[in-house]
Amino acid sequence: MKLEAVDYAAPNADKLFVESLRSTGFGVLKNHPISQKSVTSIYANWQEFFDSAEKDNYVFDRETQDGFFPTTVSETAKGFKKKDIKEYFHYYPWGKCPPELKQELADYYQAATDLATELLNWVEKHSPEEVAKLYSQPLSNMIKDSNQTLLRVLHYPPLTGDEEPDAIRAAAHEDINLLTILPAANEPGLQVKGTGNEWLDVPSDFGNLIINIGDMLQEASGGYFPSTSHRVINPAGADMTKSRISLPLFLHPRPDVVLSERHTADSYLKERLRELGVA
Ligand SMILES: O=C(O)CCC(=O)C(=O)O
Ligand SMILES: [Fe+2]
Repeated sequence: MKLEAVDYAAPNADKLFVESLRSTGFGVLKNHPISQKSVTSIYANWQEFFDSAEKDNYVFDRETQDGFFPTTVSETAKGFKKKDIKEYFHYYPWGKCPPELKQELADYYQAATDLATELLNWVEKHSPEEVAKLYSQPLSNMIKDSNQTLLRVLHYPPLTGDEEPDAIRAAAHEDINLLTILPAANEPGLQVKGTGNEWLDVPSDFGNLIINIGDMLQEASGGYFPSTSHRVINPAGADMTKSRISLPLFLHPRPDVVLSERHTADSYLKERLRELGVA
């Protein structure tokens, strides 16, 4: 399996991108409209936040799921026993956020959601007829005015060497949502499981945008679009002392959106959050 960056400005970008999603669960875009300057600034400002005691004033709300998730409560991937070595902040436009960081995050959230709308239209356009007829409404409409789309600012702290054996930054998992939009992080480590079960590095040149399919799109497409396992491995050697910051936007439909005969977006999400041990 090969994962190659698609030039967003190419005339056949939509086709190449959806082909990549279909065959690998991932698509990588270069030359895309998300401002790298804003991503760099968010990484720097949130590194400061995670390094400060201020984060403890924003501890997450179990009911609404917004706010700061410390390493002590962060997720345990489905099928794993050890918690991931990470802490993160869940930003929703209606949720808590340090006031000095809010505007920048709100602008990014809007820009990434606008691009996501276009990418969902690409997916719809290149869905075979028998798959498209399974969608209860146009894919991009599913996230329209949704207050569930979630921007996660993730911080993987430097490793101390005292980590539990087998614990990694993010154990193999699949995302829950429709699509995830992820600017390349400031450090490597992201891998995707290939069709032969081998782990492949995702091309994470700084400036690339990585998009992957989540379980909700797999569910809505009757399995045509695969939600692929991915993970973040621990750094070795000198890189152990480095933090890693990443910024996934998880596209979540409005709760009432019908995904399949079995599930609405709401019933699906609740089931998955219980499994992750955070709800
Ligand atoms: O940090 C990354 O690069 C990926 C994060 C991720 O897969 C997730 O939070 O679901
Ligand atoms: Fe993920």
